Amino acid sequence: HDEEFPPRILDHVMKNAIKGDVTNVIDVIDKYCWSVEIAMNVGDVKGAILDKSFLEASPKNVLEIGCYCGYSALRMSRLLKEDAKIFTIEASSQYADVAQEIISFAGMEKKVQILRGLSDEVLPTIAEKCGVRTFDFVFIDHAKELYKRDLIMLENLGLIRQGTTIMADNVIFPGCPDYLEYVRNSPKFECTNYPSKLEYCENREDAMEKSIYLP
Ligand SMILES: Oc1cc(-c2ccc(F)cc2)cc2cccnc12
Ligand SMILES: [Mg+2]
Repeated sequence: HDEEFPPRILDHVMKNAIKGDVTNVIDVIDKYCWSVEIAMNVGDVKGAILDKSFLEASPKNVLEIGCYCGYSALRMSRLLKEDAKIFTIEASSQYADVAQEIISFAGMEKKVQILRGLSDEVLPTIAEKCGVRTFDFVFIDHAKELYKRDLIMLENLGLIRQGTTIMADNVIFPGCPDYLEYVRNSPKFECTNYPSKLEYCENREDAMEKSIYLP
């Protein structure tokens, strides 16, 4: 990936978006990615699918794995109910720095907490660190080869509960076949697939997978 995209998108947001207006910041990022350069945000089309599942779940404690520039955290933050919070794990400190700036610019710094580090290093202590027992909604959007490992970790650490909604991005492209096989064959998950397109593309297929945890 283009390591210089995050600073460019941050600069573009600071110059073109309205400070404190989270919906405008989201729109400015989408317009930039459609017109100037593509980036690995979930985007507006798949973002609408995420929004719908998020609203249905109406979660209090939200976990995101893979923050990148903070785009999906912003999408979810604007739909959060009173006293609900988003915890988002980001392994790249460069991405985390940019995400923090964009989230603060949008005025959502109190609703979104970025946890810096690798998911397998952050997850074991996240409950006590964040004062959360279980998460009501999880959005998985990081390295595709880690989806299955991290979901199993969430189960083993007791971080998900009866009815927790897990949304996974990119289950077609780049794809996470072992994750899909795991959740679809497990009696503990009720799965729904949402076919869509890769972000900011018209002609490349992708999909989101919703899995409700029913142990
Ligand atoms: O939504 C995503 C898309 C891509 C991606 C990879 C190769 C491409 F040619 C285009 C897009 C990578 C991601 C990595 C992490 C989380 N999400 C991603
Ligand atoms: Mg993605």
